[in-house]
This record gives sequence, C-alpha cells and structure tokens, in this order.
Amino acid sequence: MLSNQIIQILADGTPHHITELANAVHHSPQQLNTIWQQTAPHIRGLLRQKDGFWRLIRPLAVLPETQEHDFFDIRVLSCTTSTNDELLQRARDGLPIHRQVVVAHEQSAGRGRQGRVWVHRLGECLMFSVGWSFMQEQAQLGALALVVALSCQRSLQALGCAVQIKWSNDLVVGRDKLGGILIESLRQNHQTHTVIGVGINFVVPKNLAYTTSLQAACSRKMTAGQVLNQILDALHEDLNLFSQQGFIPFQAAYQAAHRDHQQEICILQNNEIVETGTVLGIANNGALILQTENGEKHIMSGETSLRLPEQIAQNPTVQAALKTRYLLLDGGNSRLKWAWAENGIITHTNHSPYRDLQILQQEWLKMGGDDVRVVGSAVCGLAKQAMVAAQLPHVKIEWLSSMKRALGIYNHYQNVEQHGADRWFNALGSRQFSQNSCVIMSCGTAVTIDALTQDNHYLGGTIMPGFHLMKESLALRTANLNQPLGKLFPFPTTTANALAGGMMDAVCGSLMIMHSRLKARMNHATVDVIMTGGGAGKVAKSLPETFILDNNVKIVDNLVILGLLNWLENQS
Ligand SMILES: Nc1ncnc2c1ncn2[C@@H]1O[C@H](COP(=O)(O)OP(=O)(O)O)[C@@H](O)[C@H]1O
Ligand SMILES: CC(C)(COP(=O)(O)O)[C@@H](O)C(=O)NCCC(=O)O
Repeated sequence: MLSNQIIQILADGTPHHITELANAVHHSPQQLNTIWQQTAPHIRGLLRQKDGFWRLIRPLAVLPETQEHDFFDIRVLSCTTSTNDELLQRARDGLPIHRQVVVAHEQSAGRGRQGRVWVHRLGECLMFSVGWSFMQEQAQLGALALVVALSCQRSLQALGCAVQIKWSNDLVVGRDKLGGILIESLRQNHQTHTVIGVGINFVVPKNLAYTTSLQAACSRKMTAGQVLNQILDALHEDLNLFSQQGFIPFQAAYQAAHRDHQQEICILQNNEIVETGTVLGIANNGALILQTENGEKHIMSGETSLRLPEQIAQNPTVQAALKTRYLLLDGGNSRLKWAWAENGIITHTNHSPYRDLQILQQEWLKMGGDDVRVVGSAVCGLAKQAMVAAQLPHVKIEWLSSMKRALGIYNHYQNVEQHGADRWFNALGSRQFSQNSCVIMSCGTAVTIDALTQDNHYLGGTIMPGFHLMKESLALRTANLNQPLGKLFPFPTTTANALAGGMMDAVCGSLMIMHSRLKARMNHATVDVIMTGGGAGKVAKSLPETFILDNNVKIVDNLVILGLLNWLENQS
C-alpha cells in the first residue's frame, strides 16, 4: 500500500518535505492527503504538517526496507504470520538461517511463550527474529533465553532505558512488561538451529494491563532502527561468547539485571502456584535458585512463570475467583457493552444498542452455563436493565452500584447511591493502567471527568453532555444550528466547523482543567490521563500535542468492565 511507504519514511519521527514523500510514492504532493487517509486511524492522527513538512509526533516501530547491519542480513516484511515462522520454515527447508534477521511490521499469528498471543498494532511493537545455529545439542542451550534477555536489557540500558529482566526472559520496567522473547529451535545436520523472536513495545498496547513501552519508559526518543541495531550488536557479541563458553560468563551480569533478586516470588504453572520462596540467585545452567520452606530448589524455566506475591493474592478465594467464568455487563445510556472473562482474562468483548440485544442471547447460548457469574454496572435505567434481563432468561444478574470503598480506593462522593456505577468501576479499572494520580475521562452519552489521587482517594468529578447531546440540544433550541458538523480547525470560519470545534474544545478544555486542578492539588506530581468510551479516540486526537507529550495519556476500551473484573478478583 502506498500509505505504508509514506509511513516507512515518516517512522523516524523527523520532518520530511512533501516533495520527498510524493516522489517516494510517485504521486503529486496534492495527492498525499488522499493517500494518507488509507492509514490506520491510530497512525493517521499522529501526523503534524507545517510549512510543507510532514512529521509524526513520535517515531514508529517501522523500519526502512534498506535497514542494514554489519554482521546480520536483515529482511524487512510489512506483514507475516510470525517472524519466527519465516526462519523456522527456512530451516525446515534445509536453508541456512545463521545470522539472518526477519523484521515484520505486523504479524497475523505472533505468539508468546505457552501459546499466548502477542498483542500489537502497526508501528507499536518492534518485532524481529534472529537465526543462530549452534553445534551444541538443544539440551545444552537451556540458558540461551537468559543470554538473549541480557543482550536486550543491556542494549536498551545503553539507549537510556532503565530496563530489568524478570526471570527467565521478560524485559520489564518495574512491574510492567516492556518486551518478550520466544526461542524455538530445530536439530538438523548436526546443528541446533535456533530462532530467537523478540517483541519490544514502542507504545503501550491498548487494553493490556501491566505493560509499558520504550516511549513511556525512556526519556530519549529513539528510532526502531537504532534499537534494532543496538540489540543486534549485543547479540552478535553475546551469542558468540555463549556458544564458546556457555552461561557462566553471563551469570553475574544476569543476576545484577534480575528485578526479583532476593525478593519473595511465586512460581506459577498452568495458573496454579507451584512454589513460593525467596530468590537466591541464578544457577550456572540458568535455573532460578529459590529458598523455599522445604529447602533450596532449582526451577527450570520450561512451562513456569514467575509472579510477585502482590500479583497473585495468596488467599484461596482469589484463586477461586480466577477460575470462575464471568459475563460482565456495562449498561451505558446508549448501548450495552459486555465481555466474557475466564482465569482473570477477558476472552471476548461485544456491544450492541438496546433495541438489538439478541446477539447477547446468542452468545449466552454458545458460551453461557451454570459456572458463569453475570455481573454488571448499569446507569441506563430500569427499563433498559429489564431489556438485558429479557435476553438472559433464568440467569441471575448481579447489578453492582457505586461503593464507599473498594480495592483501597475511598469514594468522596457525598452520596454514593447517587454516583454513577460506571464512574466508580472506571476508577477501579484505571488502577491497572496507572498507579499515579489520574484523571479518568469517559466520553459516552455524557462525558464524565473524574479525579483519582495517587494515594487512592476518588475525589469526584464533572459531568457534561456528550457530543451527540451537545449537537442535539443546539439543533433543537436554536434557529440556525440544525446542520451537520464540520471539521476541526483552530479558528473555525463556517458554522459547521464552529460547532465541531466548540464541542471538541469544551471536552478537551474540561479535561485539561481537571488535569491541572488535580496536578496543583497533588503538588505538581505526575497526573496520568485515562480515556474511555465511544468518543475517547476522537478527543485524544484533538488534545494539544504538548499535553500528549508531557503526560501519559492512555485510551482504554471497556474500562468499566476491567473495573468490574478487578473488583471481583479481589473479593475475599
Ligand atoms: N466518534 C465519536 N465521536 C464522538 N462521540 C462518539 C463517537 N463515537 C461514539 N460516540 C459517543 O459515545 C456513545 C457510545 O459510547 P459509550 O461509551 O458506549 O456510551 P454509553 O456508555 O453512554 O452507552 C455514543 O452514543 C456517542 O454519544
Ligand atoms: C453521568 C452518566 C450519565 C454517564 O453515563 P454514560 O454516558 O456512560 O452512559 C452516569 O454516570 C450517571 O448516570 N451518573 C449518575 C449521576 C452521578 O454520577 O452523579
């Protein structure tokens, strides 16, 4: 696609003149805007234009096809099933993969460890696989994943990002995951051909809790090419050393980079805790050495995962909650949103206007059952709640209200019965995305803008009409304003554009006022912004660039539902 060629040029985040862009796609500068409209909405809104130059407000994880490295052959693909598959297939076909690198901008079947899906959108995750062939047997390469994690960690550190490793091969910043590594191998012709897949978030993935990105965690702006080449430099040096001397030369450095050294941790297998104890160190084969109640144990990576105790509440009720299946409902004024959740993870989401809820019943017939607890938040009123119940005959729906206190958050609303349950569960959900003070904006039928302090006080917030209500009231109560909305301009000069701009300024302005108010209240500490609801994407695009760059602004779909799940999982 032509727009992808433009993205490749703009991905470095620097200004490019429109004649350069137009020449690259063999079109005239006048046609560039039309071509740009073909880009995905999450990229389209990043464009800024000034004096004939185009630039994106931040670099993307997109590389030019000409990317080169001294020691590796790099192939850049727009899309593939998975970069690991590309190299594995070559190896299976008997072709060499040693020192070959495949980068993909999008993967249709990217995977993490234990078959988990690797979530990404175009430009938001740097994904590549490196082929390396060893003479050793597979069994002797057990610590390879740790060496690769260390290579990535020290490369990113050199670029100014304070990354650590979570055993065995996750790249983390504090609690949040920045990147992951998946190694797959094949023994053929007396060699072990390993394919080392690496995924590093450039941008925090939408709707995934406990994740971070290079752009959120590092102060320095860097291009995907710089990150890739820095990691390839380190891998070249480290893999050569590892193939000659094994893990021992890396043991001390790995231990120093290990986030959980001397910490209390839990080891999970199939979502069950199988060991708890204190990390004593890393053995010379890469095993985690754990001091448990029953003595010292060596844990091999395999199918296990490491968690901090606060990530897995120890009590049995929480374990049971993790195993319950849920159908979670968010009854807004315009539409019902719902999600199915299992083992603490949302597996499917959907939404529908109230006049058309049969789809909910169809899903229940396919996925419902006695083991499913149906829990909801409703601000839509009793008539619409009854329409939901009618689609789920004989099913008990637990409608939850706003609360005075939950998950350590204290609600300062004077009368909690009056408080919209959606606003409360948005606040409970927001804690998965920010531990700082935050402003939570829900842009639905109404717009609500709420304040949550870092020390867990929900202070309250404002309510204003949503975009459709603003438009409707102007259309109904004025002689001249019943007309379609125009486009957004800084200084609108038509009625249609003035209407669009006025409504957007009202919402963005309210959000920014609440943000500065909360910031002042918190003595100018960090205040994050979490946005949800049907109109959130549109508002985020209209916020001033400086506001976006200076603050951590996140859009989270289904925040009410995430809040419900968060609350349910933490009940004792
Ligand atoms: N692109 C958009 N711009 C502005 N508002 C939108 C947009 N898309 C949807 N909305 C608003 O969001 C509402 C649906 O979002 P939702 O958060 O589900 O609302 P509710 O919780 O009130 O049902 C719509 O009725 C509309 O008012
Ligand atoms: C403000 C709301 C209408 C927002 O609802 P939505 O736009 O999400 O449908 C809802 O939260 C509500 O009815 N609140 C009750 C009043 C209050 O929170 O004070």
